[in-house]
Amino acid sequence: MTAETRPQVVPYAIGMTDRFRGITVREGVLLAGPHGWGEFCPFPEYDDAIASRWLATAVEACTVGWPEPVRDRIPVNCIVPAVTPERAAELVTASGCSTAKVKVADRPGSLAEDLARVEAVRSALGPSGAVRVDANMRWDADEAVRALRLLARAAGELEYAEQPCRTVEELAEVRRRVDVRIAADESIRQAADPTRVALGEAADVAVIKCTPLGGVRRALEVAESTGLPCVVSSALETSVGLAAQVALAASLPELPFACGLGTVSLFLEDVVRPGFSLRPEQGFIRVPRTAPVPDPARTAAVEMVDPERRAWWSARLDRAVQGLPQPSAAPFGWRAP
Ligand SMILES: O=C(O)CCC(=O)C1=CC=C[C@@H](O)[C@@H]1C(=O)O
Ligand SMILES: [Mg+2]
Repeated sequence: MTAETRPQVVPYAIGMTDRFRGITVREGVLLAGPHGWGEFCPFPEYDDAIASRWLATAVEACTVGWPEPVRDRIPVNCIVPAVTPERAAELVTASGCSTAKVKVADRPGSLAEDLARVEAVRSALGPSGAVRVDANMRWDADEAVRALRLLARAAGELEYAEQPCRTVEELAEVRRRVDVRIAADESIRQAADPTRVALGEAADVAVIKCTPLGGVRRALEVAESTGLPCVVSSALETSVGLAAQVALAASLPELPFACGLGTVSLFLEDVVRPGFSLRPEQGFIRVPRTAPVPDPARTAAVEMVDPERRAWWSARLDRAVQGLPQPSAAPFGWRAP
């Protein structure tokens, strides 16, 4: 296959080690442009306007790349999905990380399981590690206050609680009532204008994800606007898409906490050769000197085969292109075979 005929758009479907965010297979599309490769992987339930912002991040990667890094490695947390205590301990021990982020409130009535998972994570990490939890907006303020007091006791101490409730007002109430730092995630990335969220009373930490915000440069603006210490966190990309998040973490002026970028470990396969994979090693991801490029042997192994899913992603990509500020400037074209 010559460079001219090589596919520049590769839809993929990759199995995951553990169910995360309700999914066991991650789908997305790798896209090539004049500067390199990007990744378009909005979750299936997201609408076209949101998908266009995810596409803008891929277009930035494909066309201009990212700002210069100011550090060469990024500390990361181990991610612990809503799994059994035994599996949680296994994930923490295998990761080599000294910070763990534990998913909680995965379903109504799960607090007893959440407490057991957090206790197992603390035992596996040892007393000097940091434990943070992420409830993905599932509690109301009273539930959050009760759960966080219990979770803090189970963990010994919580580094912070990510998005315990849906609204900024609820975050502020919980922050007043518990002695645990609050981190805002969905409150930032799902806001109509993420640079104008009044987080002053509501959060101590800002979770910033460039993939849903429309690129590294946009995410740097959002980070600055929060006036808070920032944690860069993944949107569950392969190493190609995660490289944008790593570039963001590498270019932030300050990085006081471990970042949530350890998610390639949740993938059964990656699209780049092992030496180029952005899997963390001993709690760090090295900042690559050049953006990762998909390896044809690996993309062949994970390329989406289901014709219906291919057609679905093709149509979705077409619609997302229409939502770009300059649709005609999209650096690729895709027709589903
Ligand atoms: O932050 C991490 O360690 C892992 C990333 C992570 O938790 C998420 C990735 C993708 C989708 C989100 O629902 C979720 C999050 O809420 O932060
Ligand atoms: Mg979160």
